[in-house]
Amino acid sequence: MINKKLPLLDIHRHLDGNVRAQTILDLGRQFNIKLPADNVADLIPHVQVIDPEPNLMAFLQKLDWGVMVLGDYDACRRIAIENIEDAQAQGLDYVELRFSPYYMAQSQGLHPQGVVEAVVDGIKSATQSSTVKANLIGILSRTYGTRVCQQELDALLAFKNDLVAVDLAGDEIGFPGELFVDHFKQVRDAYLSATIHAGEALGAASIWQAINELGAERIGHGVKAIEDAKLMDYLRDKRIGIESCLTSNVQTSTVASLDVHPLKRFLDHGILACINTDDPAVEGIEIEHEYMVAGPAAGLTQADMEKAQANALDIAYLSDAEKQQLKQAVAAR
Ligand SMILES: O=c1[nH]cnc2c1ncn2[C@@H]1O[C@H](CO)[C@@H](O)[C@H]1O
Ligand SMILES: [Zn+2]
Repeated sequence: MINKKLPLLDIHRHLDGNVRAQTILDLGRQFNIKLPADNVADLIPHVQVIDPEPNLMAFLQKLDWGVMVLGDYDACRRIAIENIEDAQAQGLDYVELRFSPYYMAQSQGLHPQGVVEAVVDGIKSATQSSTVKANLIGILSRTYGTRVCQQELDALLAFKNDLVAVDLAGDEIGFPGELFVDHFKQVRDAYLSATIHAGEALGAASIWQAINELGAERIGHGVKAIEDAKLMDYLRDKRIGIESCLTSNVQTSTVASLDVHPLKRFLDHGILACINTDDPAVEGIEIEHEYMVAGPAAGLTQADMEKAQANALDIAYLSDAEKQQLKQAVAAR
């Protein structure tokens, strides 16, 4: 269960993996984009994972309709705003929303920098009338290769003051972290943090690479860390957080089932691991489901889940003062 006395955070949540089915229909109509269905019920199987997919790349295809309908910058702004509305409806106190401007731009020929501007603007205006606090993480979609990722990085760095970190997501096997060393040097030179999707489709070596060569001080998924005892100690000792996403890991077939998910063992080992959604609309889940259903199914006790909730605040990209404020706001409610 969620402990309402502690701040509720989701710090691994893809804004562009969380487009409402109704919004996909609306935007499809607005921009005359032919969709595979004309009502929500029939669209769901195309935009949501129903049964586990055979692998990560099959899972990621389910995100495609959500960006295919982004016909102009206002559409990007709209999905950013709706992400804040959804977070508020879920009782989240703080979210780190991540997005890939090239992925959002490519299908309708938008400019990645315009997409960043629209998302930043949408988040700023939506948080003004909301109790949810939000920060943005820029994503380099590795699936498009190093050159596109450089363009994507340029677009993100033009708005670096509106971001807290940069992430590397997409096809971990086809485009391993070794290809992106120069990109993440630029990220560090811009004084931005790095969180990297690693150890999801590849093994523990990919997590070491993310830490040692890309400067990751948080890891997305990191499931395969469990295979390397030295890495487990290193993550704990260096306080490198793991952003776990339970349901996502089943739906991508990264783990066979929740009862073998390593999150419980991460927590027992003293690693700063936490519970997050990943792509809520695509997965057909929300943060509450992860605490109420997925957590217990992964063997987490109530104390484990409270630890995970506290860990999220610990590793969030917030200053100590901001963390304190968040705690006080929750205590006062
Ligand atoms: O679970 C995941 N693992 C790896 N990459 C992901 C996952 N979910 C989404 N994306 C990737 O993130 C970008 C959009 O934000 C896209 O590149 C999408 O493929
Ligand atoms: Zn992710």
